Amino acid sequence: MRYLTIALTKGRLASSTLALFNKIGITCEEIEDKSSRKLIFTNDNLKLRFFLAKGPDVPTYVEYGAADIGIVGKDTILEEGRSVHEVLDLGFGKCRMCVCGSDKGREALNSRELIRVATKYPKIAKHYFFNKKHQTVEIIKLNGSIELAPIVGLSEVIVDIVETGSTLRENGLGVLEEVCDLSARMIVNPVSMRMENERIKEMVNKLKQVV
Ligand SMILES: Nc1ncnc2c1ncn2[C@@H]1O[C@H](COP(=O)(O)OP(=O)(O)OP(=O)(O)O)[C@@H](O)[C@H]1O
Ligand SMILES: O=P(O)(O)OC[C@H]1O[C@H](OP(=O)(O)OP(=O)(O)O)[C@H](O)[C@@H]1O
Repeated sequence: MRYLTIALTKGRLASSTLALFNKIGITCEEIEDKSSRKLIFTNDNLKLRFFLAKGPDVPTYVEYGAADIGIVGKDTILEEGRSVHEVLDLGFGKCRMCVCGSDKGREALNSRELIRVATKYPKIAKHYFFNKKHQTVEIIKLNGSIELAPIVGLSEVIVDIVETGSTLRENGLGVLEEVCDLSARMIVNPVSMRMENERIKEMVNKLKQVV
């Protein structure tokens, strides 16, 4: 039996992902050792390999088959647009993709003038404004602290993740429109899905019982 490789997202989703795998008896203790610089971990009994990667890289590993399975946020799946099968909503990492801004931002958004939209998610923002709303906007790509953009006048509104809403509140901003709901998902390489169907299906069925 060959090893199945699972790509996990570093950061916010990592601990919930490991907790979920633990619930179905898939453990990888070494990966939880934060002081280690090791990148890949194995569970020889279950013939599994795990590695942690930056979110946007997870669908890349899975599309190319370097990982059979990936755990990643829906936002990243939509933004990366890779050829992978999304097989399960894992029910954690819940948040929303929203258009946010101040009252002035709301006016600008509704005025239908050409507004600037700052975001870490240009593809999702383009799809929402151009394809769904048929509104032409200028998209400005940023890499973090997106809420700064309308405060310092870089853009009228932002498209960003909202979880508790406290980042918006503490910066005098609010949700103007909802783009979509998000959560962590399991993705599978299409070839692995066929070649390792039994093992992957068994894992999905076990996970379904605990999510
Ligand atoms: N409040 C939140 N902010 C951002 N992402 C969240 C939040 N809640 C859940 N998520 C989910 O967690 C995933 C990973 O978030 P994380 O913050 O670890 O990465 P990131 O901020 O995109 O990366 P980095 O910190 O390396 O820039 C997101 O893609 C999203 O699906
Ligand atoms: O609604 P909340 O609970 O406040 O969470 C949402 C905030 O968290 C994320 O930022 P993150 O901490 O990942 O920092 P970043 O903007 O630098 O990526 C996201 O981009 C929002 O800014």
